Amino acid sequence: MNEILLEARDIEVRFNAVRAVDGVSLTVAPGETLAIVGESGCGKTTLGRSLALLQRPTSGKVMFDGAELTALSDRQLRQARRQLQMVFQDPYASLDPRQRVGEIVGEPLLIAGVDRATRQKRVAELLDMVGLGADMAQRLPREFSGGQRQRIGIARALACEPKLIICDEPLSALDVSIQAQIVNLLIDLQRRLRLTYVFISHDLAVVRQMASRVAVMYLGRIVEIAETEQLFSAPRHPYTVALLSSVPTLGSGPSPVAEDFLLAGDPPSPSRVPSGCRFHTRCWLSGKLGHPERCATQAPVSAGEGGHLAACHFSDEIAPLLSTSPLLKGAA
Ligand SMILES: Nc1ncnc2c1ncn2[C@@H]1O[C@H](COP(=O)(O)OP(=O)(O)OP(=O)(O)O)[C@@H](O)[C@H]1O
Repeated sequence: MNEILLEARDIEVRFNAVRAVDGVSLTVAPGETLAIVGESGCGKTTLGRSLALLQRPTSGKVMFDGAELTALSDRQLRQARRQLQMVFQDPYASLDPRQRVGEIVGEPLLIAGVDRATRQKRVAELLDMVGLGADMAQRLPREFSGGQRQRIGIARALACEPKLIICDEPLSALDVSIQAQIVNLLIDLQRRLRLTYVFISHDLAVVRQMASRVAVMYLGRIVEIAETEQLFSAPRHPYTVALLSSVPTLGSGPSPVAEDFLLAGDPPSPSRVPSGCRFHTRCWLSGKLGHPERCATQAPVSAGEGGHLAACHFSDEIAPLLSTSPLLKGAA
């Protein structure tokens, strides 16, 4: 069996009637990048925060590096979290405007009780590591561009030599040209420091470049999970097919749109999850098959082989349909 660094078992996060995360189980192996993708509101951020226990799950367990995080007190958690950091979407909002960069980056070390001289040395090292230079330590966040601020956030996350970083849409507030630099930095740091990432994103081109595996979320659940190339070349859930068909493919301009597979309308509210398969109200495949009753009445279980799992009663019907579609020729 593969080694496991992080494991979530049947995580649920409810906000009153809203089931933001509704029974998610997953594992993350050391050194890999697991991407989590899905439309806005499907629960990616809430799942990411609950994996780091910044949001306590309503039920379920999170295991990290041999410890059950969900069983720890807040104080024990602070200790455990040194090894499990988050990088957030918005570098503007996540940095204190009054703190100097050196203080921001060194704060986790201060909390860990590291003395001033060692801290200063380490901050210089960290700033260098993210391509900012040690002389930036005295400056304020407002003196930096968006990309540079994200580098500061990454340096802070690296301060206590974490094993795992949960990156929550770390690129979406940045210009496209800057995004590529941050992607390259993250890939480079992963190699040098043997980091493991959970990478939350809605940008499938970036996900394809960065991730070892991809989990696709819909209305609080993982509906498909697979190694990256498997997911892109042979998706087994109609929702994944719809997501792939709605974006430009990597490096080849706009993809030939397979209109048959496009998503209709917005996702239903997570406080009113449809019966049966929660995707059936928007499912192109169910439509093609004449809306089988099973889709509306029976919740599919996640099934498959070789680590490629999909929660669809009719996932075997997908490959033949896609073999004649321009979507997958474009994406391959
Ligand atoms: N603190 C909260 N209180 C109430 N509802 C919440 C809270 N946080 C999230 N939600 C709800 O939970 C659902 C999932 O939200 P979440 O932000 O996790 O989705 P997401 O996939 O990360 O979306 P986005 O891509 O827009 O960030 C949404 O319906 C959201 O409104």
